[in-house]
Amino acid sequence: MHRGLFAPRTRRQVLFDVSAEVRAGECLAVIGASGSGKTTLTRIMLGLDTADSGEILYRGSAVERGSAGMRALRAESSIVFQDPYGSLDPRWTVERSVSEPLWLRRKALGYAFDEVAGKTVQALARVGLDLRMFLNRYPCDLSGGQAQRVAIARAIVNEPKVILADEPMSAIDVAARVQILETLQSILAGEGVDGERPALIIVSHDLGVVRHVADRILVLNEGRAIETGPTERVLDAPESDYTRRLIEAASL
Ligand SMILES: Nc1ncnc2c1ncn2[C@@H]1O[C@H](COP(=O)(O)OP(=O)(O)OP(=O)(O)O)[C@@H](O)[C@H]1O
Repeated sequence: MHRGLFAPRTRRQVLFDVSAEVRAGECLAVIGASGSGKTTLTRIMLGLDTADSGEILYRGSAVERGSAGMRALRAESSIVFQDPYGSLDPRWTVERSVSEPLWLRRKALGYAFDEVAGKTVQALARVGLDLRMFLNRYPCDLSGGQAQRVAIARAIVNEPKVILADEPMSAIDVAARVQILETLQSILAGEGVDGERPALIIVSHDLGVVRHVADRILVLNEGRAIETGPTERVLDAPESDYTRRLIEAASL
């Protein structure tokens, strides 16, 4: 997806010539110690931050300010954040939170009112939430796991082609993590726009989660790509000492 990226936001370089790509229907996990540049890299990949140099390509088009590639990526991508309560407006019901991305694009996409309602219900069903119980609840009436599933429903309601999940489970209790994991797996398996499965980029410290959901892993250390490869190869036979230490630390 992009090549030779350098850091945004500060004068201190935080990424050094990192290349990464993710394909439709695939899950790429970005792992590395705290501060290694995972969030910075993935935000650049989604066009949310700008790199000082390098190139981002989305479906072959350059993602630059004001470009068609940037517009397409913005319209066709979404994010799931670590803190579900922080990403849901506490004054809004579940129905309003999940349907809002549809209302924002209703005219552009030509949705009728009942289509918005139908897609909202569909998104909630895809994350396994019982509509009758949840449509009219507020975030404060939800458990952490339920709130994260609502946030995921909101992220998938427009059938994005690229989803970034940045530590989607670290604020969720262990019991509810399985549900979130299953939700992410079903999103990857399900068909999105034009029958094409979405690409998922996940940032996670939890290598158990990574093993279950990711097809490939990119390991970052101090802004450098240490290694990249299929999930099982990287986790079971890491090439670098850094990755080996990361795996050992995760299993403590
Ligand atoms: N807004 C900012 N201003 C200054 N420095 C920043 C900013 N955001 C990130 N950094 C720095 O960039 C580096 C990479 O940060 P980043 O958040 O991408 O790492 P990370 O691997 O996602 O870390 P974590 O796992 O702790 O979330 C860090 O050294 C961080 O201090």
